[in-house]
Amino acid sequence: MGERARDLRKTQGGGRPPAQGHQGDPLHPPSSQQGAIEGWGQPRERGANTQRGVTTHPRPLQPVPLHPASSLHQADVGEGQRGMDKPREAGDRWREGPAPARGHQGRTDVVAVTPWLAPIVWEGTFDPDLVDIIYKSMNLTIATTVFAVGKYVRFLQDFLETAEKHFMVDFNVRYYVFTDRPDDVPSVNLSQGRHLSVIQVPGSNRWQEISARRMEIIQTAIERQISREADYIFCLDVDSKFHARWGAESLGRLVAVIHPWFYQQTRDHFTSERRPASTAYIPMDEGDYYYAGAVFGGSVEDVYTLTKVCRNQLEEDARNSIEAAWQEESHLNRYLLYNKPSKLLSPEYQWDDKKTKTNEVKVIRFSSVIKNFAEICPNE
Ligand SMILES: CC(=O)N[C@H]1[C@@H](OP(=O)(O)OP(=O)(O)OC[C@H]2O[C@@H](n3ccc(=O)[nH]c3=O)[C@H](O)[C@@H]2O)O[C@H](CO)[C@H](O)[C@@H]1O
Ligand SMILES: [Mn+2]
Repeated sequence: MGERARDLRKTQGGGRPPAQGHQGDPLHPPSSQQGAIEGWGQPRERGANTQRGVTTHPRPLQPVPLHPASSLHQADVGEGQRGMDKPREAGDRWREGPAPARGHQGRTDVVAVTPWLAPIVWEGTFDPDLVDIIYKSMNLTIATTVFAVGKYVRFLQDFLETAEKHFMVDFNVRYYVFTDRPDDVPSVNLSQGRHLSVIQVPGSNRWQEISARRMEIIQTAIERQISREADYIFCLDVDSKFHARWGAESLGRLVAVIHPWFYQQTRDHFTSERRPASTAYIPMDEGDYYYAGAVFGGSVEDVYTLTKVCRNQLEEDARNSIEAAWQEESHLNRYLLYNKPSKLLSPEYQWDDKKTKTNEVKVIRFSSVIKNFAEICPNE
């Protein structure tokens, strides 16, 4: 089991910023990567455009006039154009732009945007109150899938109890718990607007198989149920706890989290699949960030395509008797290289309790707990 532990990943690198100059073209992925959604229904009101390979946000954000200064600016433009002899105060204010909301300062010690201009969410880069005002008016439902197969049911209680305290508080949340032991799912008090479904899945005596089948099972659940019940989805590891706010700042079309052991590393240290025989193959000189397999999400539609493509590639590898270095995490990284995430979450959203907190991590929101593999693994 030691080989499986993330200790392999603990080599600290030189801290170079994330890889740039990436070769892949997100707008023209290889055809094998394209995944139009066949037979996608319109069960919820969504103006989705499902042209081949093109997806849009299920419910586009409505502009909300939040900053009182925005109306002032419009008036100022008119004033400035009409009378040059008027006091310049209004025009000057227009030139300076709006004051940051509620004294929001941003961050200068971390990179908060990718080379393709997707935000990277760190504490201090967003105003939680403002984010809540925007998203709460949209009456969204967030799906959360979590697998608790075999002895992993023991993690459910803490996962669910801490999620009730910190995950998408005041939003509609639907948990989908996939387990082979439905009778062992703990009953946890859920707040109003939150709901839990238990979906039975087969057990397995190989953890690799449990891990690899997650993509297929999520894909099927989206088709059967989740597409009608939610707007956004997060797929999370169960051996984890929430510790602080995980809110609507995390929502986006396609969302991934930067792995806590790799955010300071150069791409040659990434544990991507390096054998060309695997469909998860990423050459040594490619890769933007190394994403954790324990968290991915986005609009239900985009995550559907992700799970479908990864599932097909996992199955193709299985037919060719090759298992990627980190199973579905390797396939996720390959997918996200060619289908750039629209938002990245910093390692605040997937810390590891084995890792000492670093200065730039101001708040740990969600972390993997330390596990005793001998106790919980089916085959080790
Ligand atoms: C932080 C991180 O990036 N974690 C990744 C790493 O996880 P870990 O080493 O954290 O793997 P893990 O043991 O947590 O397994 C992943 C998940 O599969 C489920 N499970 C697993 C075994 C089992 O017997 N029963 C069961 O339900 C459970 O939801 C668990 O959280 O490597 C895995 C296999 O490649 C996945 O890529 C994980 O996402
Ligand atoms: Mn895990």
